[in-house]
Amino acid sequence: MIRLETLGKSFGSFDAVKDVNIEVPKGAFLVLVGPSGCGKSTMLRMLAGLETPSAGRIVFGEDTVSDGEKGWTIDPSRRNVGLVFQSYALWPHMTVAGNVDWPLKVKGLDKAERQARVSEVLGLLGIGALAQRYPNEISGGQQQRVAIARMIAPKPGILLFDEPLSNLDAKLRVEMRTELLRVHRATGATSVYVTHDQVEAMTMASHVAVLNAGRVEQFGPPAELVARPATAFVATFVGTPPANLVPVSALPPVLAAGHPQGVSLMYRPEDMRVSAQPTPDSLAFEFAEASPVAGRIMITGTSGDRRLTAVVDQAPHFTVGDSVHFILPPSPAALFGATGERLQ
Ligand SMILES: Nc1ncnc2c1ncn2[C@@H]1O[C@H](COP(=O)(O)OP(=O)(O)OP(=O)(O)O)[C@@H](O)[C@H]1O
Repeated sequence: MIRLETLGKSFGSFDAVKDVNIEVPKGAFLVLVGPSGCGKSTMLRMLAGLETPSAGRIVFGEDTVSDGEKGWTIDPSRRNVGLVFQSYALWPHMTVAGNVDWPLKVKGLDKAERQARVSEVLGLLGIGALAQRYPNEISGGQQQRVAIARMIAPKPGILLFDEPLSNLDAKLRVEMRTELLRVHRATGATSVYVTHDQVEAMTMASHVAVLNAGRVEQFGPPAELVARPATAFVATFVGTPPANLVPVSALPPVLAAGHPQGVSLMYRPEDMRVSAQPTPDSLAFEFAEASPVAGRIMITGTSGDRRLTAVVDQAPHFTVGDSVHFILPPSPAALFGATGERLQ
C-alpha cells in the first residue's frame, strides 16, 4: 500500500506539488499523468527518496518513509524501491548479466543465489540470450528491458517508472506496455508510473492521478475518469480522443438557450456528426484532418486555437481548409463552471 497525505513540495515560493492525497492498495499500478511541468517527476522523486517533501507524509505499508513537517526522508537505498528512468543508465563496461547482477552483489547475496536470480529475471524479460553482450551491442528496446530486469532483480516492494518508454518507437512502446504489465504482475509489487501520454496511462493503470500545476485534478480508475471527468481539464485530457469542450458563448443559439453564462459544455466526439452544409445546431470549423480509428473516422477541425473532433462512421470528403460543420447533440454530456468545476 502507498499512501500520500497532504504531500507537497516547494522550490522557494513555487509549489511544484501541492496537497496531494492518494492511497493505492498493494499490487496497484498507479499512473501519474499530466502535461509537462505539472509535478509528476517531483512526486516520483519524493517516492524514491531522492527529494524530501516540504509538507505531508509518504507511507509505504505501515511505515512512514518521508515526513515533510519533520523534514526527514528515508534514504533511497533503504526504502525497498526500484527506479527506472527514461534513459537506461546501464553500466557500459558490464555485460547484461553483470548489470543485473550488480544490485544483488550490493545486497550481499551469495554467488549461487545471484546466478539463479539473474537468469530468472532475464528469462522473465525475454533477454536470456543477451546475457553476455554489452549495452552497446543491443537495441534501445533491449537496453530498456535490461534496465527493468536490473530494477526488479533485488525484489523491491515498489517499482517506480519515470517515462520509461518515451525513447522507444511507437510500435515497441505498445509492445513494452504489455510486457511491463506482465512484469508488474509477476513481481506482485506496487508500481508507480509517470507519463505525459494519457493513452499509456489509461491502458496501463489500475489507478490514475491526473496532475495539473502540482495538484491532483482527479484520482480514480481509468474508466471512471473518462465516464465522469471531475473537471474541465480532465475532460479534455483523457479519452481517445478526449472530449470537446465548448464555451456557451460559442454555441449556436438553439443549443445555448437555457444555459447560464460562463459555463462550458462537454460533447463526446462519438456523439457528434459532421456535414458539409451548415445546420441550426452546427458549428463551422476549418477541416484539419481525417484519420481512421478502429474502423471509424476521426474528423478534426480547428478555429483559431480551438479544436473539435468527431468520431463518425461516414463523412463527406473534405480537403484541408474546407469548412466542416460539426453537428452537436441536443444535450451535452457534462457541464463545467467558469473555473473548470463540474456542474452536472
Ligand atoms: N530543483 C528544482 N528547483 C526549482 N524548480 C524545480 C525543480 N525541480 C522541478 N522544478 C519545477 O517544478 C515543476 C514540476 O517539475 P517536474 O519535473 O516535476 O514536472 P513534470 O510533470 O515531471 O514535467 P515533464 O513531463 O516535463 O518532465 C516545474 O515547473 C519545474 O520547473
